[in-house]
Amino acid sequence: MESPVLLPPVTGTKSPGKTGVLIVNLGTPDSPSVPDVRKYLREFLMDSRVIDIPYIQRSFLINGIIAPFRAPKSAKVYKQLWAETGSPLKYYGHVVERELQNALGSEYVVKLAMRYQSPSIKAGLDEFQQLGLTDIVVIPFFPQYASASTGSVYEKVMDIVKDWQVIPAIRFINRFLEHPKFIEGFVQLGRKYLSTYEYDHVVFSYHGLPERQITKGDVAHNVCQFGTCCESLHAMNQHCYRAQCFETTRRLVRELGIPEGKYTTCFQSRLGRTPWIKPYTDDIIRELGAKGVKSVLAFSPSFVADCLETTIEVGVEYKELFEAAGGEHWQLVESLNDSPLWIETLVDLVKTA
Ligand SMILES: C=CC1=C(C)c2cc3[nH]c(cc4nc(cc5[nH]c(cc1n2)c(C)c5CCC(=O)O)C(CCC(=O)O)=C4C)c(C)c3C=C
Ligand SMILES: [Fe+2]
Ligand SMILES: [Fe+2]
Repeated sequence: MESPVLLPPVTGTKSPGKTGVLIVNLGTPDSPSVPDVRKYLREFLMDSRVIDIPYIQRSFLINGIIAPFRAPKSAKVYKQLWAETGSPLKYYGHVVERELQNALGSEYVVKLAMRYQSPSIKAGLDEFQQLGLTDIVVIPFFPQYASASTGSVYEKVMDIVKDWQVIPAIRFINRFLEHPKFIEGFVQLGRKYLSTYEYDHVVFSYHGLPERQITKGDVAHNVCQFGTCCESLHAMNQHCYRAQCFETTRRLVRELGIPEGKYTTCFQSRLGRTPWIKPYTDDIIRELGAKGVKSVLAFSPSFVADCLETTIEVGVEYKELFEAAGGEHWQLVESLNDSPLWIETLVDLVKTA
């Protein structure tokens, strides 16, 4: 009698065969047209992790205000951002997808996905399923954890695979602000500017967040008071997005050798009237101008690719604000995009996941 062929037992989380790597950024409209921007904003802002108010109110806000009024304004700004290669967020996403695939080799299948719009997370996961991959690494492209960004990617992935007969072993990357190569990537980009010009001040502007979203994730209760408590990252506050941003700045200034008093951490892109995490970048810019600061180098280290929030908000709008406040020279440090150290960071994240 023929003896049965036994496969080796699956131990740990790594199953036999190739590993699927899903890299996920936030998303961007398919084009800068008003209907496409409206479609994108609707999907994005109807996410209850992004606008975390009851469904009826959220729906009223999106359909009554954002879709009719904000979408045409945003479309104009997206037209300014749009390159021949389309949205930089998606363009660099595809470049990184290719370069990461080359760096990881044939044992891995790398797919780019966007949390909102295209290419969708479902399309990427469906492809892994068709290829029979049951070992998956998901890397949300957000250096710091927030429920509205990383949390939302986790939720979407789990919502899709929950109906599969064979649920794959999935390893999620929670955050990577501590990764030395991620830090070094921004340091190298920044040095290019710091070595050729003596800036009066350096600004680290992160995407903002409503304060209540941090309070809701404050599992140790009232650890975050939105003040100096966020200036160190430790076991009790490690899920605090604001504290993670201050930690990112600390690591960057240490490597760049920027002295105390010569830099500021602040938060941009607030929406609505509820309090968002402070200090607000626009307030800081006005204060710097009033103090006679003439030149600023601006980093945007909550993003790994150029996008509306970096190129336009920091690179164009904040520059105008700084000049109106008496400043003379405002320089944005571009994002990691397809820089070799960013690809190396991703390789490390996959291999140590
Ligand atoms: C309540 C609103 C928002 C929260 C919370 C929020 C969190 C958040 N967002 C990012 C990353 C990106 N956001 C981008 C654009 C963008 N964000 C919001 C609102 C919230 N974001 C809006 C309304 C927009 C669109 C701008 C407009 O049209 O007016 C982008 C850029 C996308 C692009 O196409 O270039 C990114 C990236 C993070 C990381 C985050 C939580 C920390
Ligand atoms: Fe955002
Ligand atoms: Fe905090």
